Amino acid sequence: MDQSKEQRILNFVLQNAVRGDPQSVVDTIDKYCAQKEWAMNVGDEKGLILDKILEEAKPSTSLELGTYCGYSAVRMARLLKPSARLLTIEFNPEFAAIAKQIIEFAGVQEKVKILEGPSEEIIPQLKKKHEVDTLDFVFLDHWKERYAPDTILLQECGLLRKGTVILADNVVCPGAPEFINYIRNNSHFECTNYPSHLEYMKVKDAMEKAVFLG
Ligand SMILES: COCc1ccccc1-c1cc(O)c2[nH]cnc(=O)c2c1
Ligand SMILES: [Mg+2]
Repeated sequence: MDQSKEQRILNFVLQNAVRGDPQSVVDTIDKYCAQKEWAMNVGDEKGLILDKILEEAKPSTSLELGTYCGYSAVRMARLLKPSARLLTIEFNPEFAAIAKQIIEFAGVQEKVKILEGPSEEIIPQLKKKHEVDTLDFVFLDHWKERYAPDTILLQECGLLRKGTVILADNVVCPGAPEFINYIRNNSHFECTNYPSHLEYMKVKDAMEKAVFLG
C-alpha cells in the first residue's frame, strides 16, 4: 500500500528532527512542506501570529479543532506553561495516529490530549468527560463550515468565559464567510483580523481573533 503524504511527513520528522525538541519538529515540518510536499499546517508565517496571540492569552486550558499532523499542537504546546493543557480534536483517524506520533516525538505529550471524533460530539463531553471548566483559548482550524456552528456549540455548553480568545485560521483561503458574518455581527465578541498568506504559498489568507465578552 502506498504511503500517505502524512506518513511521509512523519517519517521526515523522525529522520530529521531532534527528539524532545518541539521547535526542531516545527521547523522540520515547515522545511518538508515548503520544499517537498504542500500540506495544510498553519505554517511559519501564520504560526508566528498564533504564537503571539497565544503568548498574550497565557492559557491554562486550550482547545484546538483540527489536529491534522499535530504541527499546531506542537507549536502551541512548546509555549504553554508546564501545568497548562491543550485538548485537540481530530475527526480523521489516520491523521490522529500520525499526530500522536509527532506530538510524542516532540516530547509534549504530557500537555496535549488528542480527542478522536466529530467536534459536534466531543465538545458537549468536554466538561464531564474531560474535566474542562471553561476554555481560555480556542484555535479553529478544521472544516470551515463547522467554525460558526462549533462556536455556537461552545457557548451553549458553557465553555466560554469573559475573555476567552478564539483564533480562526483560513478566514480568506479557503474562507469561512458564515463564521466571519456571525462573529463580526455579534456584540458578544470583539474581533480583529490578521492578514497573512496561505501556508507555504504567496496566496492571501488571514486569521481572525474573536474575544468573548461574556
Ligand atoms: C484540504 O484543503 C487544502 C487547501 C487547499 C487550498 C487552499 C487551502 C486549503 C486548506 C488550508 C488550511 O490551512 C486548512 N486548515 C484546516 N483545514 C482545512 O481543510 C484547510 C484547507
Ligand atoms: Mg488551516
